[in-house]
Amino acid sequence: MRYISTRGAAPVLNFEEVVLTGMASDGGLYVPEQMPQFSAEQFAEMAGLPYAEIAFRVMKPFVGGEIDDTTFRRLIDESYATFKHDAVVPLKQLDSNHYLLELFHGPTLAFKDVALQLLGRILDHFLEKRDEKAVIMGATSGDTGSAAIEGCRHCDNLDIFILHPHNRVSAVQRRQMTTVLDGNVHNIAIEGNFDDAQAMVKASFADQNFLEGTRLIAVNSINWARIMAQVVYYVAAAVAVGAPHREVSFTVPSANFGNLFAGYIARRMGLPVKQFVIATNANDILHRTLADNDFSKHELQATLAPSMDIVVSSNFERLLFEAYDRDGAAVADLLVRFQQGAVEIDDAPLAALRALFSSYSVDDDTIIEVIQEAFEHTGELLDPHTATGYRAAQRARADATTPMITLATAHPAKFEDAVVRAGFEGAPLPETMHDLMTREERYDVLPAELGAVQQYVAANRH
Ligand SMILES: Cc1ncc(COP(=O)(O)O)c(C=O)c1O
Ligand SMILES: N[C@@H](CCOP(=O)(O)O)C(=O)O
Repeated sequence: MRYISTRGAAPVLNFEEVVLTGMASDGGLYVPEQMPQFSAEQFAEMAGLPYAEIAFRVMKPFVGGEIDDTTFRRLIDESYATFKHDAVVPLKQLDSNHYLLELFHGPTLAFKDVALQLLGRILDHFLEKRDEKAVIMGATSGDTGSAAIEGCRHCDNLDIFILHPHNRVSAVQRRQMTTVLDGNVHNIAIEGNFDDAQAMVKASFADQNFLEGTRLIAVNSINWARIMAQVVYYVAAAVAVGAPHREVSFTVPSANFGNLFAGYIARRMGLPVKQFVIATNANDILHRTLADNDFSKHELQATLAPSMDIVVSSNFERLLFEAYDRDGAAVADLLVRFQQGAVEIDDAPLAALRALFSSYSVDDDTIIEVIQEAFEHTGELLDPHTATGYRAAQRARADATTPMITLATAHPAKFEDAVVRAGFEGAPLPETMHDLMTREERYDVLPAELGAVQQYVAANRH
């Protein structure tokens, strides 16, 4: 499998190369040169198979033989053995045609584990084979950080540096990162917001001189392997409710758009998806773009769904690349202008997006209301991110007959603020984390300055 950049001017890479990097050298993101295609029969055969088997079948074409089948199966099996539910990502029926796909049964209680358990093992495999050491830099609004640390901490060939916005992640989220004291794990609290952290990570890919030749790898969803592993649960959930014999729809709490873009890839591979609903919190750039063609940055707001406190949504670029019929030059021009001010999406690509995607934005008061309402009607205690999805599914679904699957992206125990404000005592952490709030923490606070961060990374890697 070959991978090309969304801006059309970077070298074409194979799977191994694309996983061992981050952004493309032209500032774009890598996507498969050709989408693998699955027949209706192939999807039908997946119904009822164990999650790991579906994962192997769905991801194999993206790997293109660069990891032998036996090894790849072992990496998948090991990754999903860390999940606390036999189904890995169980599907719960909420009412006659609305389902909740629980993606939070992994080690750090958010959907990020699904991809990062596997990515950590794939990186380990390739670096071991090459006998090469590398540095990871990642930005987190709260969930990617701990999932990446958990996925990579046992990899001797890696130093992992995670930038989180100081005082803007929940206490549980922070401690899930900062209480991991392994020597190759480095937590940096940035005096800024997630966008500042993500911009510094991206800038570090653009100019890697500060690492004097050491390889830099991404664990954010700019890394293609993150998207690839997330495609699997769309397929698993869809076939569980009757695809390919019937269409299904998905609602996805969204911000950096890696999760929903994986669903889009599943559809491009042949999965019959009728509609995608994008749910946002008050940081509503995705909703404004879809609804009003207002692709402009507003100031980032701190909300009760902090992991979605993101304005510059990385993976929207991958979707624009498809909407612009893979015209890399047009995408590059649009995104350079976006960084400078408001831009409009052209008519044809916007119409193409609107034919498949709907969107809905949910403010903090509504998040509280939804947590209460969903509990009353379904008995489920939703986390604040999933609550945005629950409301968006109610308000923006195209029809009531197509099964709607809302992605539950995190466990409510991670977000005590919202849960308590909704009138609940809080959700208990799993037994493995019973002492999380009293464990020793280690992290450094740095200004949101690229030079300071790069100096720190260069000085602290092994
Ligand atoms: C709990 C949770 N829900 C939703 C999202 C949004 O997902 P994405 O960034 O892939 O759109 C995130 C983080 O990004 C998250 O951590
Ligand atoms: N919500 C994320 C933000 C980073 O997104 P990613 O999917 O690109 O890693 C987080 O919790 O860190």
